[in-house]
Amino acid sequence: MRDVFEMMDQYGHEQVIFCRNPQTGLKAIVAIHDTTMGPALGGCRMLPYSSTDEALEDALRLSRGMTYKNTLADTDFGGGKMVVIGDPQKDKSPELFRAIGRFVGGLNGRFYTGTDMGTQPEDFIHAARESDSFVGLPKSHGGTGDTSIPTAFGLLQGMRATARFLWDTDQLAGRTVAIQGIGKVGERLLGLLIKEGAFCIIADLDSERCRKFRMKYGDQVQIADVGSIHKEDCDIFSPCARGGVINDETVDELKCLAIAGSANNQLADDRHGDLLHERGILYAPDYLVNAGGVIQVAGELEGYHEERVLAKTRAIYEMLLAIYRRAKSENISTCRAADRLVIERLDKVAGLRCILLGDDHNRPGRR
Ligand SMILES: NC(=O)c1ccc[n+]([C@@H]2O[C@H](COP(=O)([O-])OP(=O)(O)OC[C@H]3O[C@@H](n4cnc5c(N)ncnc54)[C@H](O)[C@@H]3O)[C@@H](O)[C@H]2O)c1
Repeated sequence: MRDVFEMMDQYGHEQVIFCRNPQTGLKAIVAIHDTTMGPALGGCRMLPYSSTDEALEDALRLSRGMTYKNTLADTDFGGGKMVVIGDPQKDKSPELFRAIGRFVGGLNGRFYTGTDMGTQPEDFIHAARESDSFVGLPKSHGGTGDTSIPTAFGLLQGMRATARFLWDTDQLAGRTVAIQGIGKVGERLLGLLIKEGAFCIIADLDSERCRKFRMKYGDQVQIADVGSIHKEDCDIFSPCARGGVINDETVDELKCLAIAGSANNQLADDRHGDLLHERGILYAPDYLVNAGGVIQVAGELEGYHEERVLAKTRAIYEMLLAIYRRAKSENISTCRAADRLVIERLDKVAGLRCILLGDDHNRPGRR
């Protein structure tokens, strides 16, 4: 195992917490990356990681991504993530989530969390019995419901901005979009794109789902192989399944003009963003275009107003256009342009913190 402090320095982390409860089998890591903007906010992922190293690396990378996502999405939250080492099919129990509730509650408002891969809104009903640090609960328990709805809507705004930049139009009618993964987000995105008049190529490990959508939408949908969807000749490739899909192997095989998808950490490494730039493929930074979900759950902590959530999600369009234009004028990759914008915003807000507040403003979303 690498030295934890060295890894924290590499990614720029504030705090890493290891949580263990033998009675429930809980083994979890909370990574708090940066709280300049406010308390850390990010999902709780449960996966059967093959090692603690792998889980830690995932927690560190994902929590840094949350700082970037929350900053560009203009929420008053910093970046954090929780990973639970376990098989979501076998190792879940109400008590496990109550233990999570107690550990997260013990952070006293430094970290808020909710669903991610392997966890469901219903799991957090148990966690929320122990502390009020949880978001994205079912509507029946005070949450705002399925985050894939705003996520897909935000992604569509990103695709419109991409169309504006490349083809001088917001219309996606007649464009071909290849969607990798027709899960919660992919399915909603597909529905939105079909409505727009786009043609969609889809692939999912669950081939039955693909057949279902081909039946539903007819000739506007074509099914591709899971192993080769990224090689499809298309206008936009949309990774909506797992991260790391733009890597040494795939980057030269892409035949798209742009990439815009919901998956987190699509680039295996930042240098793959540079390679896309060299190849003239326009990349919409994942942490910006998939921010609709976090905008919704941040709204739960700030006092939920649907109109505000919609307005912030629509703003993804302008923000992405600004990033595309900056990348072009500075001749850098779009992911580096986005990262620069994040650092500038963080620096500006950090500069405000020297102004002392007269009373306790330490409530969620305000410092
Ligand atoms: N749901 C949200 O609000 C949200 C928000 C931000 C980011 N994301 C990210 O977007 C991605 C999709 O999220 P989701 O909620 O739709 O997840 P999901 O689990 O509902 O769907 C993922 C789909 O991808 C398929 N899949 C897995 N590996 C694949 C592969 N190699 N090729 C093709 N298909 C594959 C799965 O069968 C599944 O249908 C995830 O990476 C998630 O972290 C989701």
